[in-house]
Order: sequence, then structure tokens, then C-alpha cells
Amino acid sequence: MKAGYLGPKATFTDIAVQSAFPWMERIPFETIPDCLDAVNANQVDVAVVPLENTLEGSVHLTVDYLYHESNPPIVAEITVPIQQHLMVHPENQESWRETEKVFSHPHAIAQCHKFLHGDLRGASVGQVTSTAAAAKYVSDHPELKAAAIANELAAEKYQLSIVKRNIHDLPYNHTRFIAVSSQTLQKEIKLNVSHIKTTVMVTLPSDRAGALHQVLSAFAWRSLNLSKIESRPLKTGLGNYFFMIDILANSENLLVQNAIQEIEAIGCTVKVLGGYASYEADLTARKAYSSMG
Ligand SMILES: O=C(O)C(=O)C[C@]1(C(=O)O)C=C[C@@H](O)C=C1
Repeated sequence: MKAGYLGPKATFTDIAVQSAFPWMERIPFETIPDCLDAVNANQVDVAVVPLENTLEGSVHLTVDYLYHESNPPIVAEITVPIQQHLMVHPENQESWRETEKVFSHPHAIAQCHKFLHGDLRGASVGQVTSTAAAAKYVSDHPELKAAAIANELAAEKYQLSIVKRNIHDLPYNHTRFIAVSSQTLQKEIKLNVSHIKTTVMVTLPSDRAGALHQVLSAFAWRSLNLSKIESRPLKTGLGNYFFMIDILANSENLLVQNAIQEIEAIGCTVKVLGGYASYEADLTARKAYSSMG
């Protein structure tokens, strides 16, 4: 079986895949849409992409693609602890404080704002498609005064020297990744389950006073606990939004199904992204991967 993920090798997404789907062949893609397109087209059995980080919030590209383009359901969520390190080419290890440009994924850069503002003030920032892509670029360019923000696995894989560890702004730093697939893979995942969730995307009828209140009431009076609600622009005009809602209950639950029917009956459109378990990543799998190279 094949798992598509945001690559190249040694991204945080790769760690999520390695932890949840250790038996699968891992196929790296350059962008999140490329991963989701691959599972839409059945080129891979599952696609794993980042959804939300504790410090930086939602990955908008993923949320928007799930609403506008993607069809297969979310079958699992994997939460991974995130430790960001600053790394340079070994030739530049002694002079790392002279770094002129720091490369990473925009979310990783945002997670390390205080460090960049303090220790590397004045260095410019280069946004690339992933933390591992940044590590690879720095590895390929020893002639530049460049550094990457990435994980330990990327430092090993691309033979960089870590010059400052744990540079993320706050110690509690986790990212939620989702696995999207048209196959039922749940039974095969051997990680600890922390929650059962259903994710829906709701579009309100236009210009109806109290519509969002009615949507929330449908969950509230059934005592359905929500763990997230977030609006995103519909991209059809200013003031037009859809809402992404996480319900802490199974999609098979009658109360969830009734709530969705009620919300549709008041004129909303509901896209159910999936009912799935949320797992804690097992980072010992990461060690196994690291020794595989
Ligand atoms: O660049 C990576 O390593 C990724 O897996 C992407 C990503 C993200 O999109 O948020 C994942 C986890 C970290 O929060 C930083 C970057």
C-alpha cells in the first residue's frame, strides 16, 4: 500500500506517516494539493497532510482544499509533538550567528518568531514548501550563509549540524495531521486513540439573521461537544464564509446525524469530511525510520 505525504523525506508529515502507517510505502509530494490530488486519483491509498498547529493555527491550504476540491473522507487524525531546531551546513557550524537567510515552511517560521527576532535579527526569511525542503536546500548550498528550521530527522537525513535546539516560541507545540482515504484503514492503525471526532463544513443560507446560532443550537441541545469551529472565506465575495466544525462524537452517532439533518433543514449546506479516531503519534517509530535512512 502507498501513503502520499508532504515531502521530501523527513518532514514532520513523514514522521506522522511513519508512526501511523509503518507498513506502507511512502511517496513524497511537493505540495499539499499534490498529495490530495494523488489520493483523489487513486495513485496512493492514503494522503497525509498537516491540518493545524497549536502555535500557528490552521493550515489554510489544507482546509480550503478539503472544502473546494477533495472528496475522499478523513479516516484518521495523528497528533505529533513538534520540536523545531536551527541547522546549518557543517562547513558553517562555527559561523552560524552570521546567517543571512533562514529557510523553512511558513508555519515553522511563524512558530519560531521570537528566536528569529532575537538571535537572528536582521536575517531574511525564505519560505519553502516544507521544513525538509529547507534542510535539503541548505545542505545543497554550503556556499550560502543559510540556515534551515526543521526537525532532528531532517538534520540527520541531509547531514546538517544542529546549532540551536527547540527554538519554537512555546514548549507545547503540536501539529494535527489528517489521513484522507477512500479505504477503511482505521482497524490497522495501532496507536493510542485520544478522541473520536466528526468533522463537518457548513455553509449558511445567505443573509439569514441568527443562522449560526441555530447551527450551534442543533449541537448544543443534543449535548454534542464541539472541539473546534473556524470560519474560512468562501472566495465568492467579501463576507461569505464556510465554517469548519469538529464534533467530539462518531459520525454514526444518531444525535450527530439528526443534528446534521436539522442544520440542512434550516437551509444550510453540510459537507461531512469524515468520522474518525484521533491518535497520538508514537515517536519510537521515528527512530526506526531514522535508522533506515
Ligand atoms: O514542513 C513540514 O515538515 C511539514 O510537515 C509541514 C508543517 C505544517 O504545515 O505545519 C507541519 C508541521 C510543522 O507545524 C511545520 C510544518
